[in-house]
Amino acid sequence: MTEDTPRTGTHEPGSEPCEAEDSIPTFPVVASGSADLPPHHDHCLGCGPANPHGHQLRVRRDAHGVHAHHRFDSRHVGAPTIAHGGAVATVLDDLFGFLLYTVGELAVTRHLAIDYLAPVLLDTPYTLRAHIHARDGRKLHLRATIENDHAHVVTTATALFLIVDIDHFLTTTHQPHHR
Ligand SMILES: CCCCCCCC(=O)SCCNC(=O)CCNC(=O)[C@H](O)C(C)(C)COP(=O)(O)OP(=O)(O)OC[C@H]1O[C@@H](n2cnc3c(N)ncnc32)[C@H](O)[C@@H]1OP(=O)(O)O
Repeated sequence: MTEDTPRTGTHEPGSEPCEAEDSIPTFPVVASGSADLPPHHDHCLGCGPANPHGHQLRVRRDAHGVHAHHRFDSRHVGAPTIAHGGAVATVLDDLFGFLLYTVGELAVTRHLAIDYLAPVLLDTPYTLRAHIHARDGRKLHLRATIENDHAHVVTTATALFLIVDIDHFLTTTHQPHHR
């Protein structure tokens, strides 16, 4: 079977398996400690160690949530010497995804909002932090910051993640939601 060959199996019609079926991450609750958390999967744009185009984010748990130390580089340039806002959003979205190691359940981004308070410079060390602000049923209200090495916050973000079950990743027939 090639990569392009539809798979057959036990799925219902209209519920075709996706290619990522074998690499859907699991999120056991991990205690605060010094080891890097496992990446979402090897090729994840945010944290996959095998994705040469990705950010290869390395994230740790702490008492409040999760944090990472990160440098954007020339692959992520927007305006000269400044990280592209979309690249910053990618990293923040992925960082939020690591909070699932504090929840122990699958969830996906429903809403992401970012305030770019000051430029995020290339080849410059930053500390990224994220925590769960509140949980309301399957709604996870999340907050994050990026700060420079003078402890100035240059970016803030909020997100709404929604808990989903594994079927979310096994189907390709999602209907768009209108708000
Ligand atoms: C595995 C983890 C890897 C992590 C990688 C980094 C994170 C990612 O990139 S995830 C990928 C990007 N995200 C996606 O692809 C998700 C696409 N969206 C979807 O599939 C669906 O919209 C999904 C599953 C999120 C939600 O669908 P559905 O369950 O129907 O939600 P819906 O009923 O509309 O909303 C649920 C609740 O949230 C509320 N809500 C929805 N949007 C908003 C919003 N923007 N603000 C406030 N509340 C909202 C609704 O009002 C509703 O509230 P209530 O239950 O009280 O009525």
